[in-house]
Amino acid sequence: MFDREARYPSEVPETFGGSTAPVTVFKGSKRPYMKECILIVNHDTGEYRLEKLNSNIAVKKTRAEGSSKVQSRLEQQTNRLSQQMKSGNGSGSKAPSGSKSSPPKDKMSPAGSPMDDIERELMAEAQEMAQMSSGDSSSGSKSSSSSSADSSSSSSDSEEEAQPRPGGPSVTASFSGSAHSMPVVTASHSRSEEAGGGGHFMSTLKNDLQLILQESPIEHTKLYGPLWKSKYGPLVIVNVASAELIEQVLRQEGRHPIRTDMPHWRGYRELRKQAYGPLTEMGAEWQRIRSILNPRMLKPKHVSTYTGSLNRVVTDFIHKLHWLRRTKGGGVMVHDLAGELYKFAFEGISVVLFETRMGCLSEEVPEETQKFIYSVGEMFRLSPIIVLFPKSLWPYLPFWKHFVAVWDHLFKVAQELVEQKMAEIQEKLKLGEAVEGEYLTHLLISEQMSVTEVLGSITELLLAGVDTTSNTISWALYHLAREPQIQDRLYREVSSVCPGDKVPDSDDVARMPWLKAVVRETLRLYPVVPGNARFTVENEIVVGNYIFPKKTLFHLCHYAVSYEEKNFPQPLAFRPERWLRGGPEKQQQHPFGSVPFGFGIRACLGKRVAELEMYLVLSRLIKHFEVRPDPAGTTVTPITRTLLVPATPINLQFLDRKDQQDTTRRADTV
Ligand code: HEM
Repeated sequence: MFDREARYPSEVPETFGGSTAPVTVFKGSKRPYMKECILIVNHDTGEYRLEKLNSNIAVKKTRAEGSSKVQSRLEQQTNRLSQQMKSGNGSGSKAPSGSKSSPPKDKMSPAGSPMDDIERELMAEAQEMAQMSSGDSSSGSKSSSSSSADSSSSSSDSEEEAQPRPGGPSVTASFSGSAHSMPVVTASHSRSEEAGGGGHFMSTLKNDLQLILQESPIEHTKLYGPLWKSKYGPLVIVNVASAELIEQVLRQEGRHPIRTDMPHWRGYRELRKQAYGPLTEMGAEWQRIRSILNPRMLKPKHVSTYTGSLNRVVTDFIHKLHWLRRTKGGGVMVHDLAGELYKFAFEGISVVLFETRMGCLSEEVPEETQKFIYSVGEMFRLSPIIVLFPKSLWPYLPFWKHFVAVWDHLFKVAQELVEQKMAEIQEKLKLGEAVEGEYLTHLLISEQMSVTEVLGSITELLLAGVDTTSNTISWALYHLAREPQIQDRLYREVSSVCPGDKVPDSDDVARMPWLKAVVRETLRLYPVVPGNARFTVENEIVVGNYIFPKKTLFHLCHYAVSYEEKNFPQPLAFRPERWLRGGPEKQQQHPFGSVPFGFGIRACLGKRVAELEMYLVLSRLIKHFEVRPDPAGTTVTPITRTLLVPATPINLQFLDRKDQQDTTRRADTV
C-alpha cells in the first residue's frame, strides 16, 4: 500500500462518497502529472479509493449527486443510444452530452449517403442485440457490480502477492483498500531475466505477452472478478471480462470509437508519409474513409457479387488439396492446414480487392507472395513488443528496422497492385471501353479518395483479411473432423440445399443454418481477435458503477467471456446448436457473450466478405470430402500471437466422398 498522505496530488480534495445530497467531487488534478493518482468513487456503496497510475490520464472536476446519479447517467447513455438506433441513424442528430467532439463536418454522413445506410445496418444489428438483452442488461449491470464486489471481497484486505507461475513471468497482484476496489495486476519480467541476453529477454517477453493476452484474462477473471486494472509496458489498461460490462463499455463508445491509438502502426505511416487506413485512422477522418469503404464491403447486394470469383478460388483450393494429398500426404493427409488456408484466404481477399489472382494456390507460390506472407507474420509478431517501449526509443530498438522493412514490403506489394489496376483502367479509357470492376476499381474511379489514401486502406484491408478467415476455417475443420455427427449434419444440409453437383452460391448458403451455427460456434471457441479494445476520448464513462475519465484504455476480454458458463453451458464443448435461431440456449445467451466481429460503427469492415468466404469454402469442402482427424491423435490448442492461432500445425485427413466423384469435374467449370 502506498502512503496515502504523501501521494495525494494537492488538488485532490476529500470526497463524500455515498452522500445523497449534491456534492462536488474532484477526481484528480486538472493538470497532467507524470505520476498521478486516480480517485475511483463508487456512489452505490459509498466506497472510494485512490489508485496510483504510471501514465498520464487527464482528469476533471465533475458534479455528482449521490448514488442515483451514476445509475441515471448510465440509463441516459443507454437511452440516447437506443433513440439513435430507433431513429435509424447511429450518428444521431445530437452530439452526446458532455462531448466536446466537433459536430459532423461536410464530408460526414450527409442524409441519404451510403454511410447512413451502412451505419443504419450496423446500428440495426446493435439494436437487435439490444432487444435480445432488453430487461436483461439492467439486471446484468447489477449482477456485474455484485460479481465485481464478490470477487474483490474474496481477496484479503491487505496487499497480497500471487505466486509466480513456474517458468512464466512474475505476476504481481496488488489488492488494496476496500472490498469494492478494482484489483491492480502488473505483469513484469525480472531484471535477471532481462540481463540474460537479447534472445532470452525476447523469449521471456513473448511468454509474458502470451500470458497477458490469452491465458491471463481467464485466470485473472477467476481471481479478481470481471474488472481489474493492469499495466502493460507504458500502458495502463482497464480489463473488462463479463458480457454485461463489455456491453456497458461498447454502448458508451461515442461517435468516433477508437480501439487503441496504435502508435507503432501510425508511427510507420508518419515515417513514410503513408495514409492511415480504417484500422489506424481516428475521429472524423476515420468516419469519412469508412463511409467510402463500407458499401462494397458490407452491403449484401454488393458482397454477393464476389461469389463467382470466390468460388473459383475454392475450386483451386480443392485441386490444391488433391495435389497435397497425392504428393505429400500418402493420398489422404493434408499437413499444416492453417498454412494452406492462409494461402487460400490471401488469394480470396485479393480477388475481392484487386480482381487479380496472386498465384497462392499454385504448386509453387510466387516469391513476392511468400515474402508478403512472411512480412505480415513478422509485423504481427513484433507489434506487441514495440508498443511496450516509448516512441522515442523505437529507432534504437534492434528490431525497429526490421519492423519498418516488413511494413515497406506490405505497402510495396499493395502499391504494385494499385498501380497495375490504374494502368488497366487508363488503358480501357484510352480505348473508349467501359470501366467496370470490383473493389479497387470502384475506389479508384469514384475518386472519393486520393491514390495514397486508397493505398493506405487497401493495405490494411489485405492485412486484416487473411489470418482472420484462414484461422477460423482451420478451427472449424479441426472440430468437424473430431465430431463426425456434427459434420454429418452439415453434409446433409449442404447436400439437401445443393443436390448433385450444384456448387453453393450466396443464396444457397443463406439457407444453411447449421453451416452458420458451425462458424458461429467456432468463433466463440476461437475468437480470432481474442481481445478487443476501446480508448475513450469523447466522454468519461461509467462501467460497473465506476466512473472512468476520458482517455481510459479498456481491454475487452472476449476470449475469457466466450467461455462464461452462465452464457454458454458446457463452455468447452463444440456445440453449434446453441446458435440455432429460436433454440432455447440462444434465448438465454447474453448478446455480448460472443461478439467476434466487434460491435457498432467500428465493427469489422470485412465481416460480410469473411462470412461469405468461410461459408463457400466450408460447404464445398464438406460436400466434397469427409474430413477426419490426424491418426496421430494430436490435440491442437490456441495461442495468441496478436491474433488467436493454432499453437501447432493442424493436420487432417481428407477422404473423397463416394457420391462426389463428379464434383471436381463440375467445379472446373465454375
Ligand atoms: C473471421 C474473420 C474475421 C473476424 C473474426 C474479424 C474480427 C474483427 C474484429 C473483432 C474487429 C474489431 C471490431 C471492433 O473494434 O469493434 C475487426 C476490425 C476490422 N476488420 Fe475484421 N475480422 C475478420 C475478417 C476480416 C476481413 C476478411 C477483412 C477485410 C476484408 C477485415 C477487415 C477489418 C478492418 C479493416 C477492421 C477495422 C475496422 C475499423 O476500425 O473501422 N476483417 N475485425
